Amino acid sequence: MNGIAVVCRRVVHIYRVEGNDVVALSGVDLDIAPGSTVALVGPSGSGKSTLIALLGGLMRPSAGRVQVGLVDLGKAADAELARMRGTDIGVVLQGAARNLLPHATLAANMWLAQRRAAKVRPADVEPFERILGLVGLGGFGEATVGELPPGAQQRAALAVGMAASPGLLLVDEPTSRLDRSARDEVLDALDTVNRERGTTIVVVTHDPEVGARLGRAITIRDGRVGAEGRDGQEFAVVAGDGTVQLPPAMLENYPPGTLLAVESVDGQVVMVSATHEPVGDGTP
Ligand SMILES: Nc1ncnc2c1ncn2[C@@H]1O[C@H](COP(=O)(O)OP(=O)(O)OP(=O)(O)O)[C@@H](O)[C@H]1O
Repeated sequence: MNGIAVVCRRVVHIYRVEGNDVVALSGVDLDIAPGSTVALVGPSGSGKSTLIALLGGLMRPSAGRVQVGLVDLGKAADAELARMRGTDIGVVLQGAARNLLPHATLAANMWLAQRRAAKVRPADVEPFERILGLVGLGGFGEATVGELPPGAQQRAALAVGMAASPGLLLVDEPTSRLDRSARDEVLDALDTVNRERGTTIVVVTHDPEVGARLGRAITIRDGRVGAEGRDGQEFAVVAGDGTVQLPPAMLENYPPGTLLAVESVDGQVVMVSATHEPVGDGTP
């Protein structure tokens, strides 16, 4: 299946915990072109895993639109969401073991992952050996998952995510706890999948080098898109409501309440800070 586009508009997600609201995402706007590769980076707790769970149809947004291909996941019926998860969208959870049956062979793991797609659209289901070949595990069908080293297990998890030939592959922290050479093999496998199948790939990572390798790295900060790196250059991003986040390092010099004059000069946006008296709370 060809790569699928992803569109997020003003996406909000709130967890309800014992009567309290935890706002995990507070207005995410994002466009991911079909067949592109994107890293979601950012501090712990910023909302990356929440966003990937929404893109995978594992949860519905509290507000806003999450669209994968032509389907608005927030409005889709449960059956449609289940169909998307088994066919159009591949999800690889953090920790290879969570995606695999450890005592079964790779062939058995692939068969399980291909079952639904084999019923819904059999013409799109590739022989599993070819998918294993894509991630560098050709000829390992009869190997038991537990016998493989950690890097190969992670690539096996990618193969399981690709088992139904999805147009969108979502991968949570594929390189954590791997040494450099195993990590490079995982990144090579993602490259090959993207190049040879045209799959859109979104990877959550804490590793800036992974972001650089994927070409586009979107920083999620406090539940919003805080910045975007493209080919090594860092950009601020204008959100759907017109807000722009300053880089965190600048906030020391420009605390909340700082007045900025924003001007457009010869096609460039220029922000000039103004010194001002604190407003005070009205007490003499
Ligand atoms: N199931 C949940 N119930 C309640 N709150 C949650 C739940 N999952 C995440 N959160 C909260 O939502 C916010 C965003 O969490 P999320 O896991 O999406 O961030 P993250 O960027 O993926 O973090 P990490 O890099 O540590 O995995 C955090 O405040 C977190 O505590």
